[in-house]
Amino acid sequence: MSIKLGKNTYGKNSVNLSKIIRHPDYHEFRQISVNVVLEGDFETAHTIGDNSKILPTDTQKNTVYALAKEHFVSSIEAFGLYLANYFISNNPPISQARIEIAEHSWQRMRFNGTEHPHAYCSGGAEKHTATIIQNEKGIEVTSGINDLLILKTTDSGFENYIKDNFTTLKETSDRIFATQCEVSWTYNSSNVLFTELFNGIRTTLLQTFADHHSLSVQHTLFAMGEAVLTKFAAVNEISLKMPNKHHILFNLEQFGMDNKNDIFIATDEPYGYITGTIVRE
Ligand SMILES: O=c1[nH]c(=O)c2[nH]c(=O)[nH]c2[nH]1
Repeated sequence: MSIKLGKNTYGKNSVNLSKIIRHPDYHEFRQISVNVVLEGDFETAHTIGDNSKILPTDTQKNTVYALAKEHFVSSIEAFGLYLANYFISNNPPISQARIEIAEHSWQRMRFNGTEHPHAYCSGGAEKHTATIIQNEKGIEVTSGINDLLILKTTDSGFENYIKDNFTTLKETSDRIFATQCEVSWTYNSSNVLFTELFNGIRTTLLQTFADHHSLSVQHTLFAMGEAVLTKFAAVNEISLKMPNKHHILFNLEQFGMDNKNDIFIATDEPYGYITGTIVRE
């Protein structure tokens, strides 16, 4: 029996970087977290401890900070493309560079309709994500949103499901729909208008969630993906993960009160977990 190294990767995770772009009368602020994940000819590092083909993860981290000075000026996708190409072009042992970037949501403060030039407020947990993979086959760009917390108070139901000896769930045509959505989509080119597309896709996802007459989480997940593929020709496919953050009717009858579908227990766990990828045929 012989034993050999299987698939392996190495890189630096969570390179946390923030940047100020100073304009004469206002500042731009960006905060990102970068993962570098490299694949290539690294077998001898594992088998005989030969580090001659290893670009240290410390150097990878330094490279992210150094290249951000000139090359992190617009989208995280554009910066990821630059980083992936830099690592591949300068290091022959590397056959694939995967750059994962998550950008925090900082919103400019507004007072009386006017944006403050240098003060920001957190936009919450929501993050814009991008993954760039460059290898001998080409370049793939995936963008997405993590921790997109969305909720609607009606236009959502769940009925006509399987009933068996263990069913206790009551059918409803009017429930709260709350989720912490994770979405990602791939582009058919690495040369598209990333920021405009991201903003348009995010709005389409929200609008579809809001306006859809939802018969289940599955039903709305598909509608959201379908809307994006219908509207944005640059998107190849889209994946959505939608935990069902249950808001369960609280029993007020025990106090002789009527619950008119307005008092709920918001539960974290357990939660339904619905995922799906919507593709073009
Ligand atoms: O939208 C839903 N889909 C399900 O599959 C499911 N299962 C469940 O108990 N509640 C729900 N809601």
